[in-house]
Amino acid sequence: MFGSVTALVPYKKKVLFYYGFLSLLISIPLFTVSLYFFLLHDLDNKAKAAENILITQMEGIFSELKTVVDSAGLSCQEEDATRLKRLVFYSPTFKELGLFDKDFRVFCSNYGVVNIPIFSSIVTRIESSAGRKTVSLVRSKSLGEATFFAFYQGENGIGVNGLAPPIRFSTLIDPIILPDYFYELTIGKRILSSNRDGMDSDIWNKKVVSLDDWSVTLDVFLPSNLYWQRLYSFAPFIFAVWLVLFLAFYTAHLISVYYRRSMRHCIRRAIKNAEIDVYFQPVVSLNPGESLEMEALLRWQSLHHGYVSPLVVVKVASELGLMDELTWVVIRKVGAFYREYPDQLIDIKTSVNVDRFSLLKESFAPKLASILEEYPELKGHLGLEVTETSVLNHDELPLMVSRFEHIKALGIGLSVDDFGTGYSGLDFLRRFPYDTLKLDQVFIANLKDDQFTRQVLTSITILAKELGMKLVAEGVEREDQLEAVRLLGVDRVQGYYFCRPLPKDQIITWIARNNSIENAAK
Ligand SMILES: Nc1nc2c(ncn2[C@@H]2O[C@@H]3COP(=O)(O)O[C@H]4[C@@H](O)[C@H](n5cnc6c(=O)[nH]c(N)nc65)O[C@@H]4COP(=O)(O)O[C@H]3[C@H]2O)c(=O)[nH]1
Repeated sequence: MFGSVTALVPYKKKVLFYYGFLSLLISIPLFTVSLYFFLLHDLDNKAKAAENILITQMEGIFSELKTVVDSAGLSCQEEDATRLKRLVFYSPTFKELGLFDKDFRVFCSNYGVVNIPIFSSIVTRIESSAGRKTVSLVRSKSLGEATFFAFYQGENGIGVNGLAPPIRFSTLIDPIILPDYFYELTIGKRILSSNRDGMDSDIWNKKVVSLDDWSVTLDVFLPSNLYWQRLYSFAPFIFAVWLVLFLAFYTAHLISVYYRRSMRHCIRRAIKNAEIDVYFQPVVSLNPGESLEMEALLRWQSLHHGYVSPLVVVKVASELGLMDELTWVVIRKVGAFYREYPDQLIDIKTSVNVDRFSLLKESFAPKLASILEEYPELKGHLGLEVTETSVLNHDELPLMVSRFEHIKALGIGLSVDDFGTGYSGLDFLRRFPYDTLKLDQVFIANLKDDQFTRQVLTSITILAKELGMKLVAEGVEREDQLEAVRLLGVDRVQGYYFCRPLPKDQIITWIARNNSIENAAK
């Protein structure tokens, strides 16, 4: 059902709709449940406050009764009746006071000397109570149906009872409990004070406070209509929370989209998912009879960034520490290319660019060997180009030489790339067993007009020949540059003059055409 609803929402609004709906799913239950628990907590607090005030009230009542009993001269004669009247006049609680003797007969009251037995149930409670006190409810002519009745018996056997109207209690409890909650104050099983009459709401919860010493119970109720009233009054807050959540989700969404589309993240994903493409550029031999070679160059067309230069990909990959992974992706793609076109590529070697720091790693050669196992088609066909960008330190030099030997033992050719632009001097060439030296295209661009460049390239050429290295000129774009490098004694040429880097199917076509031209020339 949800799917059919969202299908109606246009794509771009879908995200807003989802986050709006999600925020709603969180904010409404958050408020409804929290409000319920808040009210329970409030109910608890109010019941506790009412309990404290009831305890204080009851203690006050009994200390007042004790004062009456303890006062001297209780003779239960006429003068006591007068005295009790005076006490009632000043009492904050009682409207009537009476005295009773050891036999629990009330013989003196406001109305004069009477002789009435106290109910046996009340007598039992007084006798069983540690403080010889109890409470009850009676019907009083002057005070009404439910009148509070407290009894206290002093140590000399004389007791006192006091009648108090329920209002004495309700005036204490009402301000605490009302107007939110309902309550019932009961003495024994009878109600002393309550506001439940006429209540038309469901009861959702109840808190019971029992003052066992005096068999007084206070029940406080949480009515459902209070909950709904509060919920409606919170509507603006619910909306505010919904809005805050919605904005938070949407901002997080935008940040995550921004991050997912960020160059670094996209490059990381492209390398991990082998979404990097490989193009091939021919490296043409100037010596008759020598077969073609190629350089594999990575290409990356990003969904969000369009075409991204390989130099940028390499820079970011190296910042992310993913240069090794990038190399393996490219080599595997070259391997897959050889697997796809075994006949067309049978005589052609392809070199792949490798980061110098990858080569220095102990794990590099074994990993390379395992990829050769994976792609046996690459054996005898793969070469590595290493760009010299910084000087090797004392520890790195011998390490690099041993790594080179390990790699060469796998039948892999090694070229020094962009020679002349890095820090490598001529001495560097003597130390490393390179097969090929690739002259950087800046030299080729200046070769014709710059006397100094010509002299430098001539000495490099002589040394390379002495060391048995092949020379490749990069970046040859024009015929005059081709002639100049030919005169220099360069063996191979790479450049737009012959061919730009091409995707695999186009390079296959180029190779076929090149072969047919060469065959026709023979
Ligand atoms: N102006 C001009 N340029 C020419 C001509 N002939 C070839 N080129 C360009 O020169 C660069 C030769 O590659 P490079 O020196 O290894 O320089 C490469 C290499 O250092 C690096 N790179 C490319 N692919 C990889 C790779 O798979 N791994 C690593 N580690 N680096 C790579 O990115 C660099 C740039 O690659 P590309 O943009 O493909 O640039 C390539 C190629 O397209 C020409 O006649 N004129």
